[in-house]
Amino acid sequence: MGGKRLPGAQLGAGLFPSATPCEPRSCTRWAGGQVGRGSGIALFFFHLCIIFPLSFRVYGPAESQSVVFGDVCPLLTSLLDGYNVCVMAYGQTGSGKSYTMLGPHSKGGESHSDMGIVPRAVEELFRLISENPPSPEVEVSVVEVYNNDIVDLLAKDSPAVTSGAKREVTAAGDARKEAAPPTCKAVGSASELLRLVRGGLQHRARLPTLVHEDSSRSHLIVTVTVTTALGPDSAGKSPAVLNPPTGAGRKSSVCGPARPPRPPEPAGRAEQACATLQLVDLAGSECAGVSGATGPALRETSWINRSLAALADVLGALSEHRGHVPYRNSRLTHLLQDSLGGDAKFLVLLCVSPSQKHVAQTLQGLGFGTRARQVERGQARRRPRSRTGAV
Ligand SMILES: Nc1ncnc2c1ncn2[C@@H]1O[C@H](COP(=O)(O)OP(=O)(O)OP(=O)(O)O)[C@@H](O)[C@H]1O
Repeated sequence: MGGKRLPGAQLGAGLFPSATPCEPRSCTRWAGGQVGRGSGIALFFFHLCIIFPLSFRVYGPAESQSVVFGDVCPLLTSLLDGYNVCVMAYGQTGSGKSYTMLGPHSKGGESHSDMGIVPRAVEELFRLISENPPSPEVEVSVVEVYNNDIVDLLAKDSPAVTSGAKREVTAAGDARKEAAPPTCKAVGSASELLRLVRGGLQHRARLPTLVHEDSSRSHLIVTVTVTTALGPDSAGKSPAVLNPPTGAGRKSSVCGPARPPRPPEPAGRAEQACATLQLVDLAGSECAGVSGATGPALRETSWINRSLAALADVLGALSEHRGHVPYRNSRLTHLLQDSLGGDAKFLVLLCVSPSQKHVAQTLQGLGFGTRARQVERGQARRRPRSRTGAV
């Protein structure tokens, strides 16, 4: 992925010494870790949890996907230990978010070395599960936030599935109204899960723009839920180790905030621990004048930028400890509320271009990273155990 170096495109080099200039398309990826009690400046791959206090990292254009995944990998162990985890890619359109999260999916012929964070995380999750039998129950949902509407990409009757990815622009939803919970499919292997994600991706809204020939027009959120049934002697032990087998009777269900309570468990299997992994590929911030968006595409651009602004507002409110955090100003922040302001381990990969041409968008992205680093949260917490399975 090495990009041609651009003399003079030194943006950020003073602030971030290991930054390497590159072509816009082969982004410079920055990694940083920060923990709940966030201090320090800025950026990139910020990490609101207790594992990598005050560390952050900058990836140059020559870094491989596997190196980037190296900073994500420990979070999978945390997931099986009962923590909620969120990994999010942020950046301007064309800066490499989808490549980093999903791999070069649109070009086909993906090699293993190009695989993005989503397939790597899923494979690692099932590898860890196989090392600690019996297996927990794993479910997946795939949704996109498109024009402030939540589109269920696994639902057979969703507009995206019935009319295709190039669907008509739909009316924007009211973020204050509760959305129906998305389809959640139970899966027993990494390949099964990734098949569902790939199927959902086929229906994601995409459009060629002047900046990016295959631009995502929606925020993609893949949610993997790991539910562990705990026996009566489970106190103090890892959920992944303690969970009884759940292979039989897997079926589609619904998940998310409005999940209905499960029926009572039989004696001795009453307690459950549930942890979620959210993998988020945001749509790219975009200047309509540069991307050439008009008509419905302009409306998409407007909603993308508004929802990203709402995300920045939420981080601003959290960093300033304001009494009211405006999660409900957008579907995106509403969906991510638990990860942004809750007790999840939260990692953001900021993709930036140091090309002079994109300086305004790059500065805007770095400002987002700075704001995110200023958020102070407490330590990430393991999910409490519940008698009903809803935590
Ligand atoms: N690290 C990289 N190495 C090689 N190619 C890359 C890299 N990052 C991005 N690309 C290529 O650059 C192009 C744009 O990347 P990508 O689709 O990931 O951008 P994006 O940020 O998701 O854009 P948008 O927000 O518009 O969807 C793609 O063709 C992708 O394959």
